[in-house]
Amino acid sequence: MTANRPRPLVAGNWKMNGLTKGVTELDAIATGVAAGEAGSAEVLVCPPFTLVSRFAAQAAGQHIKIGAQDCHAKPSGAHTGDISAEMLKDAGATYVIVGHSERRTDHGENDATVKAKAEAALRAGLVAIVCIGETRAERESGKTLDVVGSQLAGSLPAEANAANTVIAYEPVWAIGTGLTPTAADVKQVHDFIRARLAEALGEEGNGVRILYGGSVKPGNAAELMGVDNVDGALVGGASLKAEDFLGIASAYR
Ligand SMILES: O=C(CO)COP(=O)(O)O
Repeated sequence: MTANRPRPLVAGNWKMNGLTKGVTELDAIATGVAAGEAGSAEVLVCPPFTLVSRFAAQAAGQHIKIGAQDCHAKPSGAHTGDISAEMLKDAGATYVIVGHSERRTDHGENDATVKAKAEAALRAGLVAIVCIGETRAERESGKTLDVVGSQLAGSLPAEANAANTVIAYEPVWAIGTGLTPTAADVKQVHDFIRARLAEALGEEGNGVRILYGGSVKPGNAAELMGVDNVDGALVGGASLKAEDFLGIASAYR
């Protein structure tokens, strides 16, 4: 374990899942966190846009935070169907995920787009969770660190610091597949990201949280969260069920 580790963050990305009845699942998560099931970890739920405001109201006064899964780079304007970081802040969000591989693939987002969105998040007073990670082909051809390094350099907001920016390393091939890298592979990439953050941000880079994401489950969370420079998890499928999500967060109990 690294000395002076930042406070861990266990974040749930609900993706395009969740109806208003999801409030009961959120309550169950909040109850578990209040009972100490997440230990020292900060717990965040990122529902779809339609639930951000409702969840934020529901979570007020509880020990969980609410975030969103994307934002537009501009504060307002003629962008039909888009949501700005300022709107998310207004709805009660405190975090926003940017550059998830599903957005990079489904919506053609590149590093410049992601950086602009991360900077919009900071402008609005949100914490940006910037996602990076290699595809299976990139890993198999030995390009993992090159890809992760260039995505990080291209997506990191100019004003990044330990309080306003979180990095999520999500190997694309591990998302929703049940496959995970070995602990040694996770350590190699997280150590590399830490070194690059320290180069870019100096001492501040040591405090930026680096999450691992991709098939995190209650059964593998303790091992993955125990790796050096893994400061929490970004959880997809297993965050939809309070029991599983709390089972992951309990790695920090
Ligand atoms: O994409 C992810 C979180 O952003 C990970 O998804 P899964 O946990 O479902 O693999």
